[in-house]
Amino acid sequence: MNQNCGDVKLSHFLRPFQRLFTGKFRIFVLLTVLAFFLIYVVKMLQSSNSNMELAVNLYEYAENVQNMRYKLHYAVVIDAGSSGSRVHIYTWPPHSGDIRQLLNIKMLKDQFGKDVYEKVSPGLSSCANKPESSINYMLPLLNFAAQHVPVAKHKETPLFILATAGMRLLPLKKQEAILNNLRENIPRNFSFVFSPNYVQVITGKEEGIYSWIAINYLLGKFDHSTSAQPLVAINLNKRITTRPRTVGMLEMGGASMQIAFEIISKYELEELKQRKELHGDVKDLLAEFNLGCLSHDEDHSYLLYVTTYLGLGANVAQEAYTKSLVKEHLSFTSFSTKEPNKHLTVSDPCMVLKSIKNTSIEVEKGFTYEVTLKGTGEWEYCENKLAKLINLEKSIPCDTNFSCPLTRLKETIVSFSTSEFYGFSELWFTMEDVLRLGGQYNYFKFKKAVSEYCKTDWSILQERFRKKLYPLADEERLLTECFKSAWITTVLHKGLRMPKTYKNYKSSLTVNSNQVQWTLGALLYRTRYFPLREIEKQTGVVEQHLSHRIVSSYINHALFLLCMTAVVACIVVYLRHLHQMVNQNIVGRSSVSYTSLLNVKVDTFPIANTRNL
Ligand SMILES: Nc1nc2c(ncn2[C@@H]2O[C@H](COP(=O)(O)OP(=O)(O)OP(=O)(O)O)[C@@H](O)[C@H]2O)c(=O)[nH]1
Repeated sequence: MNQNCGDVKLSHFLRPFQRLFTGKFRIFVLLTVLAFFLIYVVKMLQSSNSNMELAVNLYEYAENVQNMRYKLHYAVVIDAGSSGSRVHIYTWPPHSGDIRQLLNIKMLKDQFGKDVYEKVSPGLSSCANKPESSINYMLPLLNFAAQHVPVAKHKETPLFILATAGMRLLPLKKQEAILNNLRENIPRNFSFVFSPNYVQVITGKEEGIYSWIAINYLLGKFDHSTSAQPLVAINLNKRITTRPRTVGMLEMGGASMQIAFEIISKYELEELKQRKELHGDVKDLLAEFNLGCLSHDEDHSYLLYVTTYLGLGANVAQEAYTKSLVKEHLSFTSFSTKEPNKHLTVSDPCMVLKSIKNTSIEVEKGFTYEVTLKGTGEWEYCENKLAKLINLEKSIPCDTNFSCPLTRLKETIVSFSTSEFYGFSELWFTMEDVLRLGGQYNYFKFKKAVSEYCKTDWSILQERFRKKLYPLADEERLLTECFKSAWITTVLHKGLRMPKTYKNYKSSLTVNSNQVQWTLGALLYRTRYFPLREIEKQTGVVEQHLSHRIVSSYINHALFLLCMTAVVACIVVYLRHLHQMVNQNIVGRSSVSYTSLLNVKVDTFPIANTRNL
């Protein structure tokens, strides 16, 4: 009875489909079901794939952020200048992989976007008579760097201490004593990447090259992947290269001054060689280097005219000027220069009206005078005096190599007509701190403003200072502004013969919110082969990544095919089974119909009976 009951149910359920599984519909139905099933499976796999991709992307993003943080490179560069030392921390992400681009090096910024740096004064050269204290002098800067570079990165962060003009002015023995003290003590206390030649007194020429690199780098002049810059044809080798026109650089520190600009044609080079023949070897004034990733990269090879003038920095020049002023004063009095311990009162046109400064001046070796300088605030007269000073070659001493800065200044040939120039350090601070005239330079406007300033009574200026009307300046700056401004205009227009109407010069401190410091150029110069290594490393990583992806995509495809085969096999088996069952049912029914009508009746009665009940 149960068996029959079940049979009746199956037969009842299949009855409407019976025709579908028999006759000419059979194949069509099978294929349709299979097609729907396949579409469903594919859709399901696709959606699971895209979900997986999303998950993978999110994972990769998080991993990239983490990696980027971890992969950031750091470098510490200490500029040990004549007036003070300053630590700069630079950071950069891995190289983009585009060989036309350099590393993207930026000064470390704090959470407010301000440059992270620390300064101590006076300069490192103040340790000359106590070299064993050099490490103590440097400690505040080193500790500052150690705090700001992540500890995990110390072991791969290079530390450079590069000293400039203040140290250059010391005898070699004194320089070495200071440097050796640092070389011995730094590795004992810090785990930065450090080797003895990372502490150096760099040449003025190197300083000039580094500053030139820094400004051109920040202006994007080395980026050959964009076409937004004015281009120029470089015609120095057989192959003419077209690339962005670089700018010239002028920099005046406390003790030295540098100039650097690019030579772009054989004609310019020839002219320079011919003019220089009279004075010596032109090679002294040239620097050729390649900033590119590849050693044969002509597009990033540059030829510079670069020179330095030790002694023409604003502070050292002021000492030389004051000495000449005192000597001149003595020549008009009955005192002999060799009369010791005499107190002198000297009028100074290069000081603000009614300002007073007491100082000691060693007029000749062993003969020092106590001098009271009294400001008369005559800026134009001051400028004339300085023009005379730079014409007297001995008024600023020659360096230990008998290279006289004033002679070099007059020999310098600058093609102002074809270049654009940027001025840094004192060339910026003197324009900006008091007079707020930094940026585009206009000689006549500057002269008017500074003449007014210098003939203002010192007590009035002090009052303005107390009222915070000169927020960028300290009292020392207010006092030295007259001399420094006249010194700058004299060097630019009398020394370098820049036309007073020249319009392509601007003083600068930052470019796109990035400080222009020669330390940045030094880092770029010293890391110029890093991009190549970075690219090699990255190519390795990309290749590994790609091969991993290819392997996993093969595995995915194989799995998909396997699943599909299994699914199709199941469907076929199921359909065959279904088909057999239908056939059996039909055969059963036909045997009932054709063999015994009685069975059919027995088969159908229960339904009728049930219904009747
Ligand atoms: N307002 C202002 N003036 C500065 C700053 N740093 C330096 N100066 C002034 O600029 C002068 C030159 O300083 P730097 O440009 O650091 O030159 P330096 O490294 O000491 O000199 P060199 O060794 O000749 O290169 C100093 O005497 C200061 O008067 C600064 O951050 N702000």
